[in-house]
Amino acid sequence: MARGGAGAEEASLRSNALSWLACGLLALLANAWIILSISAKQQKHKPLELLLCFLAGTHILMAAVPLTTFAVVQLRRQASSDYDWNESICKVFVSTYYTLALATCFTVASLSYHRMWMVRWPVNYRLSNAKKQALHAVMGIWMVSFILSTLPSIGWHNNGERYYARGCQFIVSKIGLGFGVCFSLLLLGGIVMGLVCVAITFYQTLWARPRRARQARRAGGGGGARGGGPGGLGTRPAFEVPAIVVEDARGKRRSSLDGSESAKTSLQVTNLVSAIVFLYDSLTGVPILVVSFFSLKSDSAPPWMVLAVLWCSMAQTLLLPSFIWSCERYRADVRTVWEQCVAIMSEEDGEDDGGCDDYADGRVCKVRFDANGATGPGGRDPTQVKLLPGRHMLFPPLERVHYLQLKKLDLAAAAAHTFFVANPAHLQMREDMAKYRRMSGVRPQSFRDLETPPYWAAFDTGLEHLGRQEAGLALPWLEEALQESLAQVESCRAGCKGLECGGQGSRCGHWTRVLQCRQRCVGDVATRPGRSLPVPDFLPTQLRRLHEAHAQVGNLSQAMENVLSFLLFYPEDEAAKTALDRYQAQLGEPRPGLGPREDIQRFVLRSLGEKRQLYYAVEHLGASFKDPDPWTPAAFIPEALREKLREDQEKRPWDDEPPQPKPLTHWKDVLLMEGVTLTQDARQLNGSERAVLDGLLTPAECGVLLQLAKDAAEAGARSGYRGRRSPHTPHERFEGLTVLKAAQLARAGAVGSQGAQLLLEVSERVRSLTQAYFSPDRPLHLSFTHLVCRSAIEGEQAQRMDLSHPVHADNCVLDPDTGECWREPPAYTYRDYRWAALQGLGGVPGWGLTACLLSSSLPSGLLYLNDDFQGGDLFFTEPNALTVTAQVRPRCGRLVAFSSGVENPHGVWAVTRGRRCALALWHTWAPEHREQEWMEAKELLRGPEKNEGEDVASRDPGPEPPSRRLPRLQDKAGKPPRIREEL
Ligand SMILES: O=C(O)CCC(=O)C(=O)O
Ligand SMILES: [Fe+2]
Repeated sequence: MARGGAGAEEASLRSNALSWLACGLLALLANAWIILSISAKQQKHKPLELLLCFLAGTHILMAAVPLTTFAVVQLRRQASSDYDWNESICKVFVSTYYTLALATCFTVASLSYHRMWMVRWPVNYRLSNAKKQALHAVMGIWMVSFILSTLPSIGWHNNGERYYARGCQFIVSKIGLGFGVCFSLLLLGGIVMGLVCVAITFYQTLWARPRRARQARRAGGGGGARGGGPGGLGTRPAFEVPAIVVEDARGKRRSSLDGSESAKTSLQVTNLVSAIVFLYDSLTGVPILVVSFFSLKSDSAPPWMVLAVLWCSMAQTLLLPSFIWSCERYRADVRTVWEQCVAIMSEEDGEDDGGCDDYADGRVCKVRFDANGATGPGGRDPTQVKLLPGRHMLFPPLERVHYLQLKKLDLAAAAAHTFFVANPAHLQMREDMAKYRRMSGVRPQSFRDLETPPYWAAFDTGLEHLGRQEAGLALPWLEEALQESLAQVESCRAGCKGLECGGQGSRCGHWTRVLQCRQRCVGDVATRPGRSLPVPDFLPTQLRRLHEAHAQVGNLSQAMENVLSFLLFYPEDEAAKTALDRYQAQLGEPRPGLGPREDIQRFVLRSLGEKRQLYYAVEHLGASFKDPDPWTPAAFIPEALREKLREDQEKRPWDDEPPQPKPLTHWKDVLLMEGVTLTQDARQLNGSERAVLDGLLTPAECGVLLQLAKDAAEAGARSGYRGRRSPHTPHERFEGLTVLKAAQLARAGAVGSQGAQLLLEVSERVRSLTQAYFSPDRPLHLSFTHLVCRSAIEGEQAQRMDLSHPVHADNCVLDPDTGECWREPPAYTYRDYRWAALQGLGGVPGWGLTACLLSSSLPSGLLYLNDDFQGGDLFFTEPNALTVTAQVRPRCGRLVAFSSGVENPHGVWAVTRGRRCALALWHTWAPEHREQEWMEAKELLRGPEKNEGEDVASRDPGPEPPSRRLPRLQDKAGKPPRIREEL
């Protein structure tokens, strides 16, 4: 704009300056707000959010530097006729303006490119570390834009008269033909690329994907014969891809991406990106391109061009925030944004999110796929959701990520532990916790359960001390646990008052409901967070423990007080009576005033009063009452109800095992009975506490279990639970099935109930055998049962170097460097190290068994179902995790049982072809920790609603308690029900 040229337009240019300043300030604030909103709303910036933030940042710079410079210069020129552009100000203006104009254009293009990529090739997108690529793209964009835009300023180009020689003539034709052409071509390229990508994205979202989904439905629907499929296909995630976590060899998380995107989110984001592209094209890209073209053509730059270009840029910076704001996903309120600001101020940088290939020193990097896979309303198995309450399923992992980002490792570990306790089958969490353990800054105490109410924590700590024979230390904890449990019961009972008077409307009906509610309180308090069944006999158990602890420290009168309290629940308990007699004899004189605890006396009396009323209502008023307590005296129960109640109580899962374990069969008897052969003992396996036993399953039984795994995987595929890549290796697919899940699927008709029942039965078979072999005088309980199939992914096996399952110990965290194995989380049965000792407590006959053997490890069992695959042998190593000491080839019915400590590190060679299925079983000595899911599954399978046509259940009853004989499934050919194949 030559000074003095085109007077009127020049004046209008100046009169616009004030508006530019005002708009510039507004744009600056709006864009800054948007960046904060995005950061506050998104736990973690994904590539798209990163690009949006960069775009807003570019706009801030545009408003703050070139536009403001231009407006200020114009205003100063207005104020003083002596003032004019000078060379350096003009150069700064031109280079920043063009750098930012090009950066905006490229960022918009890359935004649309990323969206297209994500929609068109979602899995590839997740695997490609798109965030890193977005960062690289932004860096490249800035570099190219900056270099191109500063070249004219350093004199690379001289088109006769320099653009800053008279005023500051920044329209491309005045800068130079070469620059003008380059700039216009780049702009054009950016515009075209943006439009093409948006077109492909829309095509994919609105046309191609729905069509593919329709085809898939048609192909898989098959007339709905299998039924039970999840409804609401419309809510299925738009992309079902597994969540992917990338870690380096030391377990440091390098990046993680959530897998799926719901259809709603997907459409929202696509709309936003295309709106941004169109906004940019119509307001900036195309107008500037047109102006540049005409200015080049006519080799002139009248002030209207300047006006047009500057206003276009200003409008763009102003409108982008409003577009982003209109997208619910990124709209945050003032409070959230403020909190984000505070977090940014107070915290250091977030987690390092670079990719693995930053490692020049050859450290390996591992890509892991979340075993839970896709999230989203339609993507999760409904039975799973039912099983795991929302808070367990969702919050701890999210919190964990949040804490990780804030570098609050202690809390992150606690959140992970909380989640793991509630979801012990979650393999990713199991692994994550192993990583946490190795991180500096995470202490063993960090692994605490954030959801455990204090009385559970006190109870657990008390038991832990008891287990270490520290009765004195245990006492305050156990006492606190009991008092707190009683207080919880009280507060629960108080809540029953407010029950609504509905239903029958009569006062009596209402009172019955209040009483029923009060009676349920003990059960509620006795239910651990995340569990659905209460710990049976919670209060009597606590009294027993207290009594044991007092007895150990020689506190006879208090021991007696607690025995007497226990006897209020079970007046006929022989062991308690014996203990009482003994204490009385030891104390000599009968002590006046020595009786049961007052709190327990009050509790029992009140409870009995309520029971009496409730049973009266049941008998005479037709009310219903399911007595939660096994200790209710028979005299309280109307005769007519006794038989039924007895049956009901027999049905209770915890009554499936006899309360006083009978002397257990020696393993040799078990072998004879079951037709099982000991194929290799510890000596033959070059180690200690290892054994290979054959003949646990008939081929027919293996077939049923394999079918179960297959059906479950298929059923899961329909409801979002399908074979994911293994948590241990990206070259295998992994399907895991717990007993409860199998039972739920069987109930839903998705798998045969025969398979689910057999799974229960077989796990029990393994338990009794393992107990007989490793623990003949100490009852062993199942703590976790998992049917796991690993399938080689075709085309990914060549030159494969990794293992199917890395070397590990089941019940402690192996440190190959020192050969030590830490008995700490996240080993599945870690609790047993705390509880192992409890079996030997008390010294009261019948109340405890043998001396505590803290040093011994619980046995694990692996029961194999097939051998028609390549690779996949189990191997044992030295504690160094390197020297292989024994190797076992899986086959149908083969059980490998071994103690789970440092003496038995083991792993699985890569499965390079086919599918390998096995039942993995972990055990516990603590009845409190026996697998509740197992009992729930048994209940479920026993439930009244049997599927039609499933008469197998009646032929093949559910698993029996360990002492009873188990029926074996026959081969079709009617062969004897056992196999005795040699190795
Ligand atoms: O499947 C196998 O052979 C071993 C599995 C195993 O060691 C485990 O799950 O802990
Ligand atoms: Fe294992």
